[in-house]
Amino acid sequence: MTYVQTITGLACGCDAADPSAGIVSIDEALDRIAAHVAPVSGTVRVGLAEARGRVLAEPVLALSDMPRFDHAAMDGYALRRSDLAGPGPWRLPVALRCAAGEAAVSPLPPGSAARIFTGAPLPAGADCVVMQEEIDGGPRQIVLHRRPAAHENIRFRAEERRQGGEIVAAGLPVSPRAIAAAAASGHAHLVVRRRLRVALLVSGSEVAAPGRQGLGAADIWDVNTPMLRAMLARPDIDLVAVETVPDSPGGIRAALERASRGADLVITTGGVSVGEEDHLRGAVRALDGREVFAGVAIKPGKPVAFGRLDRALWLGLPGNPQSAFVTWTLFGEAILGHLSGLAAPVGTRRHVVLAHPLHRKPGRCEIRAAALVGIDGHGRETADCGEAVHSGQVGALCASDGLVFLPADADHLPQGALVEFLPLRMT
Ligand SMILES: Nc1nc2c(c(=O)[nH]1)N[C@H]1C(S)=C(S)[C@@H](COP(=O)(O)OP(=O)(O)OC[C@H]3O[C@@H](n4cnc5c(N)ncnc54)[C@H](O)[C@@H]3O)O[C@H]1N2
Ligand code: MOO
Repeated sequence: MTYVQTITGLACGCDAADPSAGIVSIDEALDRIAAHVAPVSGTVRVGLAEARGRVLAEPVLALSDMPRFDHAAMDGYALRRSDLAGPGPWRLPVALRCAAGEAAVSPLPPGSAARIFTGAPLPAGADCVVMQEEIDGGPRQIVLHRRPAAHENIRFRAEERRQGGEIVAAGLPVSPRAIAAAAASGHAHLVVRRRLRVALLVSGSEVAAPGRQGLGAADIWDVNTPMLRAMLARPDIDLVAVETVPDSPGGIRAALERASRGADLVITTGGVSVGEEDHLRGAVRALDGREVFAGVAIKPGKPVAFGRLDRALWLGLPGNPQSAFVTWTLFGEAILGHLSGLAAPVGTRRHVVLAHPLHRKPGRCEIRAAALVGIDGHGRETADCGEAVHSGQVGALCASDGLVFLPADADHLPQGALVEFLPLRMT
């Protein structure tokens, strides 16, 4: 038996955000992103072989009827049902041969059958195809023991779509499935949104190139650059700049201005919190930029900020790598989704139940890595989310299937509690 529980409203509870502190809820932040981000206007025509991962800027319309002609769905014999008079068995001479790739040469003569192969056009007059396994005799005469159904084993012209009908909607990411549908409807090219130009600016005087040897006593290896590079390695993104800058107001301002020149979106990491060494928000203001939000009631990732520079959008991710990952997943992906005109720009959260009880400190809506571990007695997916770890740690993300959203005000969640779950891409 399947048990379905009705869900009212979002379980996250992060609407408990305090507007007086300028901090907004996750959904308010997503609404503000939706209100401020319009799709880029350029489109390009690309071959099917290069289209995967791009976003369709126009619907794919069938260039011809689909299928283009009536044809056989099985190897066998095409015949006219009205030729089967009285009780069976019936004998019919084989008058024609129809193979795939050959246009039907002549109509089916009355009182006869046509040898036909899968995919071959149906000769005029035939109204069913009987599989050869059900036929005795041949090749010159066949014996039929069962009266076939009308239209048996025929695929009719235009039964999937008429010429001009929509086969794939605009705003969908081009998947191998969409490529198959486009090819089936006669296309060799697709019109997709131009690539999004993204610049990545990683701030922090302590940050050293991945794997660098001979680190200073207070240096750390850069996690955010390789992590975000990997997340941005997508066919619809042109990563126009990647830069690491130390924590100096002038250096950060100059780097931000440089990055914003050729980009639709500038992503920064670090320096968005409140300390004197946090220069990003000041640099945005100094460049006459505008903040759309600064601070979300979320853990990890509270200082995340979003705004607009002169020419580009700006997303300021916190420096802690786990915070950067979570806020990129929630807000960065949504910004890209809106920029590229995706029909569903925001990842869909579904509901799962906790496999184990959990105690936590209430306050902000908490996001934890979780692994899907099974199905409970009511048919609901169960998720195992580990202990809370601090936001510098990324190891727990590796074995997870997604992120769960723990309600802001809950200090105890029993086994079986319903929570929101956002699946993560596995690669
Ligand atoms: N007084 C307050 N302090 C802090 C608050 C606050 O509300 N009041 N918020 C805390 C929270 S929450 C977070 S998250 C961090 C975010 O701060 P920043 O965005 O300014 O990030 P940084 O200070 O630059 O770095 C934080 C942390 O992450 C390490 N880091 C930075 N970049 C990288 C990188 N590329 N790879 C690996 N690790 C990186 C950095 O060394 C710091 O340890 O602020 C809290 N403070
Ligand atoms: O938001 Mo911070 O990421 O909680 O450490």
